[in-house]
Amino acid sequence: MPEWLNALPKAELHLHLEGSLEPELLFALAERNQIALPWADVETLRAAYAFNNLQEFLDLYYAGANVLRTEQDFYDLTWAYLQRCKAQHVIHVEPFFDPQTHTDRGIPFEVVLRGIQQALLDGEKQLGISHGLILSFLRHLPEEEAFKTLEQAMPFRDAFIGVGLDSSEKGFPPRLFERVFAKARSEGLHAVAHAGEEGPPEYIWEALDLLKIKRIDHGVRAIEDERLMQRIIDEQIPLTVCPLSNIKLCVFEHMGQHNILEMLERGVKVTVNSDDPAYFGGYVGENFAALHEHLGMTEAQAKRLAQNSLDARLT
Ligand SMILES: Nc1ncnc2[nH]cnc12
Ligand SMILES: [Zn+2]
Repeated sequence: MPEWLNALPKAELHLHLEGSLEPELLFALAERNQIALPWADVETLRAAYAFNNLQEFLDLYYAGANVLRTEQDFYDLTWAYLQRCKAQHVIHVEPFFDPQTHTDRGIPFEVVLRGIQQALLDGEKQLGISHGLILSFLRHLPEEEAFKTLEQAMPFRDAFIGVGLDSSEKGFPPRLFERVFAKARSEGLHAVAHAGEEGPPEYIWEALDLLKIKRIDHGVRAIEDERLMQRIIDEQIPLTVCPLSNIKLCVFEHMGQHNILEMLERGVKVTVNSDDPAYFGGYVGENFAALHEHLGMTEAQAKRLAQNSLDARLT
């Protein structure tokens, strides 16, 4: 990666902590927790990171998360991610965590939250990285489950800044979560949601109008709807775009086809993020580097993208 790219101060606004679980740490945690794994070694696991769509990835991502059991595991996961941030001049992070992935396996909400929170606080003190944690609901589960998760979370209200919506997109439109988002907003929480990754522009409209989100996670399919494009430009609604993720999950065939720079030049407030870096081949820096290499991103464009990420912070 060119040093000028690495040195740009940036924020990461779309990162699933569970998606930063590198195979080496996954194997180490499996051993520590005495969990038998279906993969023989790190290389075999890495070789399984070939996906045709979002669902194929999610199946492996949820299987991998099974090694996370104790507060220390969640601390180690988060701390490893923050070290990567430090090395790439990421100065602010707003990561997602998926409580239901863990509480459904019998891990108490508090165990998950405490481990993550302590690492984020240490990251602030020791690495100078500021943060705002986002609790994300799994959209393949019913809204009732999201309500239960929000209820479990409220005793820890000060530990997070907002709610998100992730997991399988097609067939699970934002409108299914209108009431739980209204409840979260009434508690003073910010709202963001994955929309327009695999799903149609209609899902982005719903996320904006029904969930009243502040930022669109992915949103690359907005380009199919001119009226929607005008709205996100006029209102300067940020998009947290994840280029390497979009290639790994076949949203675009190759990086040369990615629309992030076209959106940037049209005035959309796009940002660069890594989504699930352990699975998609790189952190924020590698995502910037891929845009430079395959799309000819200039230094001026990189600076605007980095500035967008700082401007689009929720905190
Ligand atoms: N890219 C993605 N889309 C939806 N849900 C996710 N969970 C983790 N990564 C995701
Ligand atoms: Zn995501």
